[in-house]
Amino acid sequence: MPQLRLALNQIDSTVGDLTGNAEAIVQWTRHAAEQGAHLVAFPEMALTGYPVEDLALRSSFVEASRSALRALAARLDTEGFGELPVIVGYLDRSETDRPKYGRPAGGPRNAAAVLHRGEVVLSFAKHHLPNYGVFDEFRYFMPGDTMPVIRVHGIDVALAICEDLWQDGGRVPAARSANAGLLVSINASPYEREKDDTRLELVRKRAQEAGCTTAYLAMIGGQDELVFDGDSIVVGPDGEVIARAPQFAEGSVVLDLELPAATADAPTGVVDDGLRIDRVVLSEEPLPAYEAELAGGYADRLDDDEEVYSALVVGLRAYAAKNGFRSVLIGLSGGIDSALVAAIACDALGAQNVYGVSMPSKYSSDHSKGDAAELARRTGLNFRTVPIEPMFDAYMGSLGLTGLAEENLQSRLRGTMLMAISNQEGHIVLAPGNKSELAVGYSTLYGDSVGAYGPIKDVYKTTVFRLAKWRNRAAEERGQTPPIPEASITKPPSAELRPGQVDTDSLPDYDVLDRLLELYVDRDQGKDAIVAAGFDEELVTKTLRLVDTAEYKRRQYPPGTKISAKGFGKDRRLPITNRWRETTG
Ligand SMILES: Nc1ncnc2c1ncn2[C@@H]1O[C@H](COP(=O)(O)OP(=O)(O)OC[C@H]2O[C@@H]([n+]3cccc(C(=O)O)c3)[C@H](O)[C@@H]2O)[C@@H](O)[C@H]1O
Ligand SMILES: Nc1ncnc2c1ncn2[C@@H]1O[C@H](COP(=O)(O)OP(=O)(O)OP(=O)(O)O)[C@@H](O)[C@H]1O
Ligand SMILES: NC(=O)CC[C@H](N)C(=O)O
Repeated sequence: MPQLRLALNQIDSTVGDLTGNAEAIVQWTRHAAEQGAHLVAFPEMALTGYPVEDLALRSSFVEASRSALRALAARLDTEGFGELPVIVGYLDRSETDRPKYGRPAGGPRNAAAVLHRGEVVLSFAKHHLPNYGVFDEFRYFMPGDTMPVIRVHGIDVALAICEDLWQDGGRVPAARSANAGLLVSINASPYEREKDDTRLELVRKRAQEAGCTTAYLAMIGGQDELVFDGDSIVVGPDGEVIARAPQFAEGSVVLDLELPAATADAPTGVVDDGLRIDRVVLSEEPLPAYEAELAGGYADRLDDDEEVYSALVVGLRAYAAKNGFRSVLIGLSGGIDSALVAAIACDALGAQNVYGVSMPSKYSSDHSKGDAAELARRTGLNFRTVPIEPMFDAYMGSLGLTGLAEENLQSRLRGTMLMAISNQEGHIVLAPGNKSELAVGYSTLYGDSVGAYGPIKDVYKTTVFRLAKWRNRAAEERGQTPPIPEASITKPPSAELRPGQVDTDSLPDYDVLDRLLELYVDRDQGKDAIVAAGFDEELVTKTLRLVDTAEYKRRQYPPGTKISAKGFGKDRRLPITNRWRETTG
């Protein structure tokens, strides 16, 4: 059987950075050429970054993407890689569609092109558009209606883009109808817990349906709330895994595949789902037989806690770097949330770039102050103490606040202080709220919720504890100092806004709360179903009301890394003004 050396470049892109992304594509193509590759692929929308959101509606950006693609084709040729076919995702527009909803003719397309000998020799658009969860692709893109196939050294290679594999029909059966010897899908699939298992099963199933070896190329990195975890997969036509790339690591999978030769009477015309075969012959001659050198490999999977922790590190690092920040600032209370956020920040940016401030009030316990200092000592982050009492007394003297207003003032003074230091020193502020708190509105607006990024906003409190313990254990195993003080993990969570306050004064135990929230927030179950699942009716009524009335607060919360199938933000969209109550109908 003919052979082909395929290079799958699992790389990061930055949205809007056409020049930087093109440069990365050239460098990784050089690497592939040095490895003797015969076909090179880059992820979905690698040239523009993904997702571009409403940039897709701006014709200046669409045109810039198109001309960057042509320039890239020419540059690859000048650099000496013209003979090497390169598959790259970009933003295109259709030439033919009519004006719609006041938009000009030429709807945007989530597209990919094949670059060869200095030219764009083939272009096609994603056929199945995802329009659920964080995806809004009906809003932006015109679907593709071709079945792209390139013949490389006598092998027919069918091409697809991400969602084309997730939905039934379309390009997968069409690849079989086109008699393809290889199916290459380029992707930008956001991280969610346990999604790697789903993807593996998906690719195995689709390879068998397509009847040919299937290469699934993943993106890496982070974009606002999304993390791309890598995990490119190559599977044989029998569903057997040939190669699997590491998670959360940029790099190239280069592997030799033995693939069936295209036949002289390869099918043409319209196949499944009305897709028209668009075949471009790049090279007919099979390669002379060579000794296969690189046979794939199977990178070990991370366990669940390490995987989630890694996603949080990658998400924060990408947000800071891509927005031009080197350092972050965190209010350190001595509690578990700010301690975990600080540990993530130290891993993402280096402890020398993490700044912590202890801002004790008259209610702060000695052990909290001590725990914050101990965290700083263990991690090596920059630490200072600024008591809030004088400012607090000044406000109280002028306003005479009581109760909740007095409690929240402490949180707001800390928020104001953090933003002042941010303005002065240039660090971005991290908001340490977790998913349990965001769900029930247990945070102070413009207080502890200030910040640029919320690294653990999609992490329930019970998982916060698990991750803290995992991070400490991992340090011990490496012979390092565990970053998080044991006392921050073992003491009862408290906001310390009044004497002796603990979270359980207002909330149920977090293991009960989180299980309940998972049913309501993540699975959209109603009150009756939750009560039927065994929760106390009064508790359900109270909790659902808290969640419903905190929507306004969540909308004002900073963005943060998504790790679940239903993060607050694009995954879960509810009206703020909303009279519907699960508890009363
Ligand atoms: N529908 C709506 N749309 C827009 N704005 C709305 C609104 N409803 C109230 N508001 C505004 O929001 C204000 C109430 O919100 P806010 O000022 O935040 O105050 P609030 O939610 O009443 O109190 C904060 C709660 O969070 C707890 N907390 C605070 C700090 C840290 C922690 C922790 O452990 O992490 C917990 C604290 O113990 C307290 O239970 C109202 O005064 C009003 O201005
Ligand atoms: N004394 C303090 N000094 C500095 N920052 C504080 C202090 N108290 C609270 N904060 C900030 O406000 C956030 C909310 O803390 P709070 O103690 O009210 O509740 P929490 O949600 O249990 O958080 P944590 O587990 O970090 O204590 C903290 O994570 C921290 O960033
Ligand atoms: N970019 C895409 O088409 C992604 C959609 C796909 N279902 C995923 O989550 O991986």
